[in-house]
Amino acid sequence: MKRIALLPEGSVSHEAVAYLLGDEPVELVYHKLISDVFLSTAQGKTDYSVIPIENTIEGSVSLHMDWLVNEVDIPMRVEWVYPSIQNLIGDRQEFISEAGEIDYSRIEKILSHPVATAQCQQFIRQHAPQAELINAGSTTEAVGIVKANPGKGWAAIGTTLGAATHGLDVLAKRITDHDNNFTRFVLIGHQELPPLNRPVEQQKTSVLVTLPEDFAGALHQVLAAFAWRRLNLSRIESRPTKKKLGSYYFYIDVLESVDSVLLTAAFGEIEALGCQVRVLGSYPSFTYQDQEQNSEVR
Ligand SMILES: O=C(O)C(=O)C[C@]1(C(=O)O)C=C[C@@H](O)C=C1
Repeated sequence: MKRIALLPEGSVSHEAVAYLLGDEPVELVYHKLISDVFLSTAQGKTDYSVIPIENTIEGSVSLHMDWLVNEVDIPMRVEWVYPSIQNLIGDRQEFISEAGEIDYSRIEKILSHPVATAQCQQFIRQHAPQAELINAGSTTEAVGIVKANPGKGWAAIGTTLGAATHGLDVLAKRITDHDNNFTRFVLIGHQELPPLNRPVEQQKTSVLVTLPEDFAGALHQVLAAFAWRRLNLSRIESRPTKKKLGSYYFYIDVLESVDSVLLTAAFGEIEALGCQVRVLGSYPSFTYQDQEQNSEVR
């Protein structure tokens, strides 16, 4: 049975992988921190790791992208999108007013994963601007900490699964800044992923391009290699190489399989320009299908 490393039970990562794999027989191995999720597969303790890499509201999850690029060398095997539905979680009895409503002014601290907190800024500003915001390793870890500290006016931002896992109440439902909030996840692993029981919608290749030096039109030339071959890009992002101030690499997603002759030729052309090309993975990509919503984890 394949072993899959991920953030703790009740995290968005947990909901997301349950949605992707459905009834596939796998063993989920929970880790407190995303660094341990990466290291678990890097050290061969698990076959795959679940990594959130991008969010609608917060954009790229930079810490995780940096781990993918700098700390480990593990190919991306599948990508999928899953809604991040965040809720305010706590012990209802602590915050209930005499009128029977939740009194948000009693909240002293709100704990969560920083990416989740960033998705709920409007709610926090409107209802609990007094609350001190505290970072946790995952949304569900935040819920666990709140559970372990009763009577202190602490609340967490997390999933309904996280609330159920730790036996706390949902104080306010769906508190993200807008409902259309999705997170893009990848499974990374050294072995190919067996085909999933769903039609492949799109094949993608993720690549890192490092420019040799800062010369005029360098990025234009890189992009031209894709453009005149009509290779469609779905994402381009620059990140610091961490070696020299002002030195960046480009992270590029191409909507094509790495086996395509066009892509091979584009990479050859880019390398001929003196750039380095590193393929991070070539994998199927799945969008979120509402009707398949897994009711058990929502
Ligand atoms: O903390 C969790 O529940 C996670 O799965 C992590 C994570 C992230 O790192 O981006 C995943 C998706 C959410 O949008 C917020 C947090």
